[in-house]
Amino acid sequence: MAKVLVAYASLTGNTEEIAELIVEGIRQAGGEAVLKSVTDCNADEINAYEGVLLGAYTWGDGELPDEFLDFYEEMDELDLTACKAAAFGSGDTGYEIYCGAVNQIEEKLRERGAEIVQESLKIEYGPNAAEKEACRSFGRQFIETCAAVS
Ligand SMILES: Cc1cc2nc3c(=O)[nH]c(=O)nc-3n(C[C@H](O)[C@H](O)[C@H](O)COP(=O)(O)O)c2cc1C
Repeated sequence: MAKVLVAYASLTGNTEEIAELIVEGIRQAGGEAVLKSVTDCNADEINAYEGVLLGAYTWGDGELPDEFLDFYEEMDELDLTACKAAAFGSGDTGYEIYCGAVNQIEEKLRERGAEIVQESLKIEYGPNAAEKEACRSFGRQFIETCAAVS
């Protein structure tokens, strides 16, 4: 059974809700998920998992939130070549760089050698009913991919 870390940064709860729904999807597909705020974990914990899903809301002008920065810098020490990964997050299309933090996280995962197995999940504000199902599906799909290749 694939064991996945889902770590996120959320200020007003939207990204947290997305993360919780992704975890539901992982469990529906028979996977094991550990859900953590990035402020409660160190990036080297990723090495204990077969897969990692990292999420954040976007701040400033398309930037990572401050509370993600320590984790992001810690990732520079990691070799993630054995790790499957994808990124997710919440944003607002009214800003010039929609979900820029999600793009930065995906790029960092790629740079550290992780295999990006699915397109990132970007949700405007909190998920509506259809988007809730898309979040669960994102989790299910990730587990199915991990199972197919391991
Ligand atoms: C000061 C400020 C700057 C923001 N900048 C961006 C941005 O550049 N791009 C974007 O997509 N969303 C931006 N947002 C929107 C948030 O990412 C969005 O409200 C998100 O749903 C918050 O997620 P959370 O509930 O997980 O904290 C910004 C919000 C604030 C308050």
